Amino acid sequence: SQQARGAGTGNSLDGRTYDYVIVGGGTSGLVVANRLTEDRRTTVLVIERGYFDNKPEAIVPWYGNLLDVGVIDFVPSAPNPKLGNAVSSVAVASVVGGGTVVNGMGYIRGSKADYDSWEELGNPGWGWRGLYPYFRKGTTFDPPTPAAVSQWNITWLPEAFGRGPLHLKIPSFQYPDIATFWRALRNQPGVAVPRGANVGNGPGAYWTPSTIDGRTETRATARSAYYDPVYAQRPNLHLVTGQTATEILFRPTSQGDLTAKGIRIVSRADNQTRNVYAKKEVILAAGSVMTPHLLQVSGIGPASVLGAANITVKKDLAGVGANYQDHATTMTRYSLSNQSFPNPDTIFLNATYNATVWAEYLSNKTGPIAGASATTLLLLSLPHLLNNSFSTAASLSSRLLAQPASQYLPEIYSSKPSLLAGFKAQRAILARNFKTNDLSLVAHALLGNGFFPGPLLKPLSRGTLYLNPSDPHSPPIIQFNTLMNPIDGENIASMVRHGRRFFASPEFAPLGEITELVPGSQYQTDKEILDVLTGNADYLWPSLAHPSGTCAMMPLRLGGVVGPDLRVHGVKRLSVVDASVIPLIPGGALQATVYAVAEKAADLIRARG
Ligand SMILES: Cc1cc2nc3c(=O)[nH]c(=O)nc-3n(C[C@H](O)[C@H](O)[C@H](O)COP(=O)(O)OP(=O)(O)OC[C@H]3O[C@@H](n4cnc5c(N)ncnc54)[C@H](O)[C@@H]3O)c2cc1C
Repeated sequence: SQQARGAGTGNSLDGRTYDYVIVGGGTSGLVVANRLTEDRRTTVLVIERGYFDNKPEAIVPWYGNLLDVGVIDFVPSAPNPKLGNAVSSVAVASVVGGGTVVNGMGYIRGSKADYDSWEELGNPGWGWRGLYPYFRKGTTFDPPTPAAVSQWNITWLPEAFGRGPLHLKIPSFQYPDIATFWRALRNQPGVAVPRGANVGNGPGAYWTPSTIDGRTETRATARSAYYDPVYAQRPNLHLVTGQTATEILFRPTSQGDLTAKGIRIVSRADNQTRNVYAKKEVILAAGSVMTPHLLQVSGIGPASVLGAANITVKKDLAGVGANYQDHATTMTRYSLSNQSFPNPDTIFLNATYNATVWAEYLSNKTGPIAGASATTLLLLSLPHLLNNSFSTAASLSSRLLAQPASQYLPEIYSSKPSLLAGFKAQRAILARNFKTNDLSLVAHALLGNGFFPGPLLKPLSRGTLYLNPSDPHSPPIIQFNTLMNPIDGENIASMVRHGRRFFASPEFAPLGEITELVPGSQYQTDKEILDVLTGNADYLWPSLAHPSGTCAMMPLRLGGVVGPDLRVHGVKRLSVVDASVIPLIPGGALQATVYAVAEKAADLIRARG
């Protein structure tokens, strides 16, 4: 069995020492574990609270359409003031392989401007030039069939990928109406249609791959790419499942400095507490929700937050749990009166078709079950949203810079000058990029039907993620603060208007009468549009399961938590490698970025030995 390979469980684990202990066997954790154990002398223990999942849901690509609730925790949010005080949640994976086992499989890297902004925020080596080699190192592209390439005119750039463990594919099966969408995409004023994505190019219309392994036509995950192929040959790589890390252990020192020495874990099977130790480093890879929570319960975080929860402060670090960013998404939807057969809805509505395509997948590994996420992507800049008006974008940018920043930020930003300085540094970069076609503000993933969700890729609002003062060991309290900054609302309204112009394109004539269902074409002003979207929890989601930024890689003076070496400021032998280090959320879904960050993290950690 792969369960608890090598490490044993229970008492056999207690008191053991490894070179590195990694908390979280998810996306980033398994990448780092794989790379560090390439050197057979290096011992690594991965602690994972979830288990191995071998169900079809974790393997068959089509299930990327559904949420596998058995291996997802929904961490509830606090009431969201601008969304009628609605309470929602963020989905976090609890399974070996983490988010990549349950996600929608869309693979898209951000633009050069996205990562160059990380470098500008005080992180040498983390710009596009520093990260691109790691994007390539981790991936291999499996092309669609030649017949599909010519039928759909699918294009890509082979140089964007390398010969890495994670296989990516643009599925050969496409719904016929996607051809109509491509005709409309090619004729959009001002929007580029390059041959391929993922080379740092930002806004445009692209074919983009999914995390599907073309050799097996199954979902490609951090587990299938970075763990399954190596664990049997690496006695130096141990992974335990069903073990929750509850506290970081520190070495007592007389000088008052803080050095991590291990992790306290609780077994889900017998509820027993055990300690494991790291000679070189403790590496946090528990994701953007649980990593800051673990730091806070261990005494690292804002003193006021820890104090309120009766946690002894070991290191007062303002940034832990601040800077929360996600991709709030409008569930914009149109009805098309003359869709072709089959279309993305057919599989749900037509039992005969459903049975036929499942049989096709089971016998040939082809057809719609061999894919899920849309591979036609429309990325739009702010000028695109504003009908290609660079001057309107420039005036929005000036208004953004003139805002009294703290007015639209969580309260804690007013009492922590470093957090405010960090936001202002981010805002300056965003305001500059908003005026250009270099930064993607929205990503429409198109399957060839009227479902037109619009994630706001570059939010200005910032959330927080803090301990529950009455029960610090329970899940943290997330305050999304969606639309706290009114410019986020303006941008969402502009997104809706852009959708109206897009669906009014003459190329859509073959699809019949087009009716806007959400929000509804009768709503015209920003206020009318936003009232509808914010008044219905199904229309505007505060999270697209892309939590990030809660242990941001930025200098201390900007409210950062880790430096460019990914070590926690002011703490020895403790680093963070997951999505929480992202200082500014990229203009695309997160997994491509997380994989690359983890590949680079492994090199940094290995180099310091
Ligand atoms: C439902 C869903 C859909 C998504 N869709 C897409 C998509 O289509 N495209 C895309 O690019 N991105 C998508 N994402 C986002 C992407 O998958 C994540 O950003 C990425 O996987 C995060 O990687 P991570 O290493 O930061 O955390 P994770 O991969 O979440 O890994 C964290 C791991 O730590 C474990 N853990 C947490 N706390 C503890 C603890 N205390 N002790 C032990 N173990 C712990 C968890 O069980 C988990 O396995 C989606 C995410 C979700 C949840």
